[in-house]
Amino acid sequence: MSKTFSAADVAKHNKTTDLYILVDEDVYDLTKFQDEHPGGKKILQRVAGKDASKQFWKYHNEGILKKYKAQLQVGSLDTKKQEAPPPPPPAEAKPSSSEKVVPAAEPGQIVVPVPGPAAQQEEAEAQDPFGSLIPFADPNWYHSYHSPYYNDTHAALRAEVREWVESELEPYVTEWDEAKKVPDNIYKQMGEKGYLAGLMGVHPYPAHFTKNTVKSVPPEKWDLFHEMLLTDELSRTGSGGLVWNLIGGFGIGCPPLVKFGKKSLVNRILPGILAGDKRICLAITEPDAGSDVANLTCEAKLSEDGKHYIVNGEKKWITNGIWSDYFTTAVRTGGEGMNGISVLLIERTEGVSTRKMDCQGVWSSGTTYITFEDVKVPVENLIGKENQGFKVIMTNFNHERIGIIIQCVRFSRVCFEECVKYANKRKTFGQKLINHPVIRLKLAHMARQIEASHSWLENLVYQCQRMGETEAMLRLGGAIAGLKAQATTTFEFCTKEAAQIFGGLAYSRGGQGGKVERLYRDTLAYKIPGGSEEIMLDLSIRQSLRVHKALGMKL
Ligand code: HEM
Repeated sequence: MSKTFSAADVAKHNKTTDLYILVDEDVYDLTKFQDEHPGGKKILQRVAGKDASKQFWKYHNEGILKKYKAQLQVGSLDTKKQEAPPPPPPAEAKPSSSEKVVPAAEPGQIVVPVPGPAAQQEEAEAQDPFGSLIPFADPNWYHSYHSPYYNDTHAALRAEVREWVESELEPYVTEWDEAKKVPDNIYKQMGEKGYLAGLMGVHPYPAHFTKNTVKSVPPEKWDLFHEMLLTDELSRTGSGGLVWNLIGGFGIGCPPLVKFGKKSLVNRILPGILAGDKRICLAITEPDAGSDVANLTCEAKLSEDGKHYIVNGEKKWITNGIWSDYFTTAVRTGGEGMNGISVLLIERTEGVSTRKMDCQGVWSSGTTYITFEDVKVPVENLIGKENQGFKVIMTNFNHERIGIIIQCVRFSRVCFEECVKYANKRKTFGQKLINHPVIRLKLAHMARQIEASHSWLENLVYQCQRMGETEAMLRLGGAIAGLKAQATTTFEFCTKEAAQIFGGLAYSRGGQGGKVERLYRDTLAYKIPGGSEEIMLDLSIRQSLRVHKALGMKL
C-alpha cells in the first residue's frame, strides 16, 4: 500500500485487464472491482490509467473511499505530500486535585454532582475548532464559539466518539440498515467503551456497576452534556435505525430499573446489561394504547402464593424487543386508569414471544410485536410500587424525549451538511447549486430552525442537570414536550428540503443522497413515538400553565 508511483507508471495500467486510476493522488487498482462497480465498468475503463479525481467526486461522497480504500488502494503518487500524522488519541482526562470529587452512588441510589471550581473555570474557555467547520453542520461550540456548557472533557469525548463513528460505523451503516440488523459486536463495544453506563440520565456515572468506564471522561465528571454529545455524535451516521439499535431500547428501558428497581434485582442484572452482554427494552405501547398510556390492558395478576405475577397481553412497536433479554413492561395490576398501572421487569422466559415488524423507517432498530402468555414474573421484579407505575413511566418520558430531540436536531444537521457539500459540487444551468438563491433560501430555513432548536435543547439539558430528577419531571415536562415538537418538525422540514435539493438522488436508495433518503423515511419514527407531535404541542401549553399557576402566575 505504501508503494509510490509516477504518473507515467500509472498511465501504463490502462487496460481492462490491468486498470489503475488516480483519485486525489492515490492509486487504486480497479481491475477486479470494475465488474462489481455499481456505476458500471465502461465508465471506469474510460479513465483507466488517468487522474479520475474530478469524475470520482462528482458521483460519490467521502464515505466510499473510507469503505473501499483498504481493499483497492495500491499506493500514492510520488508527488503527493506526506500526510500529517493522525492526531494523538484523546487524552484520558484525570480529575485535578483542586476539584471537588463527588463520591460514587451506592447501588440503586442517585447522587446529584456538584461541579468543582476547576470545572467551572474550564467552562469559560472556547474549545479548539473541530470537524468540517461547515457553518450549522455542527453545534457552534465546535466552531470555537464560547459556551458555558462544555469543557475539556466534552471536547475529549467528542474526539473519542467521532473517531469510532467515522472509522467503524459510518462506512457500514447503509449495509446494516438494508440488512435490518447491526452486528452484535457493535452493541458489545457500546458496553466495552463504557457508553451504555453513560446513557441513562444518571450522573455522575454509575461506575460501581461496570468495569468499563469511558476512556476520555472520569466517571465523577460525567454530566448530562456528555450524554447529550454521545447521542449527538452517534446520530451523525444519519440512521435512526442504527441509533435506536444501539440506544433505543437501552436508553429508555434501563433507567427505570436503575432508578426504581430493587437493589437485589439491579445488582443481579445491571452489570450484564452495562457490559453489553444482555439487552433490555421498554414495553409500554400496545395495539390499542399509545400516547394514551393510562388505557393499557396488558394484565399482571398476583399468584395465589403471592410470589409471582402472571402476565398476559400484547405490546406493539417495541424497539429492540426482538433481541432483548429483559422487557421493562407497563402492566395493569389494578383497576382502570393511571392508578392501576405497575412496571415489571419481565425476563425472556416461557410464554414470551417476539416477532419483528416491518416499518417505514428505522430499519435496523428491530421494531417488535410481543406477546406475553401466562408469563411467570417474580414479585422481586416489580419496578417502583404496585399500582404506582405511572410515576415511573412519567419520570422516564423526559429522558426519552430529550434523546429524541438530540437525534432530530443532529439528523437535521446531517441533512444540512449533505446539502451544503452537494450544492458546492453539483452544477445545473451552468451554475453550482449553491449559487442559486432558491437553494440558499432552503438552506437558510433549515439552519435557523436547527440553531433555535439546539439552543433550547442546551438550555433544557442544563435545567435537567441542575434541578434533579423530581423537580425536572414536575417543572420541565411542558417545555420538553414543546421542544420535542419543535425538533420533529425541524427534522421533517430538513429532510423534505434536502430531498428537493438532492432531487432523484434522494429518491433512490444508497449513493450520494442515501442519508437523506433514509432520514426522510425515518421521520415518522420520531414524530409519533414518545408522544405524538400533536399531543406534545398540547401538553407543552397545558403542563406549562399548570406549573406556572403553582409558581404564582398572574393572569
Ligand atoms: C475507487 C474507485 C471507485 C469506487 C470504490 C466506486 C464505488 C462506487 C459505489 C459503491 C457506487 C454506488 C453508489 C454509492 O454508494 O455512492 C458507485 C456509483 C457510481 N460510480 Fe463509482 N466508484 C469508483 C470510481 C468511479 C469513477 C472513477 C467514476 C467515473 C469515472 C465512477 C462513476 C460512478 C457512477 C456514475 C456511479 C453511479 C452514481 C449514481 O447512481 O448516481 N466511479 N461507485
